[in-house]
Amino acid sequence: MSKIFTQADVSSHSKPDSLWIVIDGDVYDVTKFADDHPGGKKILQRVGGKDASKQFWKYHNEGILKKYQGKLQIGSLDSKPKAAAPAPAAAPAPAPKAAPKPKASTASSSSHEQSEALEPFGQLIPFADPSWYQSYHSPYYNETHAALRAEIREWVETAIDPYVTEWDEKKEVPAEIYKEMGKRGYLAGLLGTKYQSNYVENPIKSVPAEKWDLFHEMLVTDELSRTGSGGFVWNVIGGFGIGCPPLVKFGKKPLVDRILPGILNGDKRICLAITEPDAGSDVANLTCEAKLTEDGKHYIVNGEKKWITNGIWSDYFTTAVRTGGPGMNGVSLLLIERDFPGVSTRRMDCQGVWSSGTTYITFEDVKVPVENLIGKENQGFRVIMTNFNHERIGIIIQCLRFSRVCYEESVKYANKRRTFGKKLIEHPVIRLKLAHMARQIEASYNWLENLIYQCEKMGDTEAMLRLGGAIASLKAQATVTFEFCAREASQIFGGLSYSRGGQGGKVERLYRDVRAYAIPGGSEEIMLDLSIRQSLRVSKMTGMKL
Ligand code: HEM
Repeated sequence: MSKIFTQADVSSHSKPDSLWIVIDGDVYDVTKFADDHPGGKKILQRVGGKDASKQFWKYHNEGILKKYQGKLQIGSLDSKPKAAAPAPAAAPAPAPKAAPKPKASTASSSSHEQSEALEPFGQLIPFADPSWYQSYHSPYYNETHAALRAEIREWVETAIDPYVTEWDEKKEVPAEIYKEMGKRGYLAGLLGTKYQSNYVENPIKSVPAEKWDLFHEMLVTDELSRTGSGGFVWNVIGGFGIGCPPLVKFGKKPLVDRILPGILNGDKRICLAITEPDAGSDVANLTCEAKLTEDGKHYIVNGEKKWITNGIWSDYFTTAVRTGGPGMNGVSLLLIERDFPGVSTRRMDCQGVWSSGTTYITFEDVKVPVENLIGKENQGFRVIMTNFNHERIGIIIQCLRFSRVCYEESVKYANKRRTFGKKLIEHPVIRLKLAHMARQIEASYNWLENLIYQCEKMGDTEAMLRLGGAIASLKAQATVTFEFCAREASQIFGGLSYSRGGQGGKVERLYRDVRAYAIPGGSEEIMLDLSIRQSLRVSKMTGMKL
């Protein structure tokens, strides 16, 4: 879009049949668009032939320009200073310096050799991004994290963010986006374990596989969550992030070799099917039954699963079934494939996370080969419990980023909206709201970093025992923080967060997504109770003195 115009050129296009406007030194032809403009055509005609930057920024956020620029921009003004070009929201990735010397073979050890703070990144709004984005010192991140952060942010800002509202309203994300998650090598790093380079065609670009650690994994989820849509995040990693780890960690090699490449390359989808119409947080009491056939070669599965994320699109279901007696010792995990006769799925209508595909599943006499057993028969409960830590950490990362999105949107809006003769940010009551949001976000995020570091250092079983209580507690902390931030942001945006779309659109959507985080993966009440029970039980075994 290199055409250069003078202000006189633009001024001669001020009529409805040829209507140009200027925004930030760029020239837009809105003649045809005016009829479709959601704000009305007259308002555009009033600024025809003129610089409309001030009016534009009053009513829209950055996403609008990104979405429409390609279609409507016809050039720039000759007077547009080069430096005035709109800065990309994400600063370019700092050029990778010499890779830190690995001390040991684990990826994590390299993280702690970062002695200098990393370059600043992003829009530098305090608390809208984690502090290491603003060049705070941190023991957890190095150049590989910075490079990955820049890679994902660029993709999210250009190919995802401008379209998320549309996808949410349609309750579907284009299949190419999940495919792209595979092509970019992201899926192979989202399993709570080392990077699965053996199973992918294109490993991730910005991080050598052997350097991959749980902080890289956190970054992928965190940056995707900047879209401010639980539906989007769950669409691309929701079912996968909880359904695939049990397969990778406990599946038999032939099964893993057969199906994992398709999943990690983004061609096939997998989800986790545990919850039932009558068994949610009370997993030990699930009733979906799997009976071994007399020849010992198959299980016959009968039962129902409810609220299953991604179920309608999934090719594989990592399913909790009852293979033995009552309680936790009769539960197993089976990999059920969509092609097996007797599997049917239907979409459920829910309050939030619209594009995540929440599903009701029925299994009727489904014949599943014993080779599809994940882990050992009747020992599935342990696999499920191990998996819960990973699931809850994912929920925490998303909730804290969504809280930041609520905060960031509020800060930006408060700096442009004027009431009673001053900007919102000049009202102490608004600053107080922002302060209460920020303190909860930062406190929770610092705890999250600590727990991720512990997960990195402990094995799965040790982490399940020693971190289960703290992770449960932080899950409750994160969902309460998210609910608080969504509410406060909504109050700051007023009517704009009551109607869907537009400037308050992210806040309105996130407000509807809150319960999808506070209830699944262990409700707040169960989490808080578990946090104390589990922590006391483990500490008793490890020498607590009361
Ligand atoms: C390239 C030029 C423009 C594009 C692509 C555009 C696009 C849009 C879109 C998509 C919306 C729906 C709400 C949203 O998603 O934010 C909207 C609403 C609106 N636009 Fe524009 N617009 C443009 C220029 C302008 C200008 C120059 C003005 C004012 C002079 C304006 C005034 C408004 C108003 C008042 C609304 C309604 C806001 C509300 O519902 O609160 N627009 N515009």
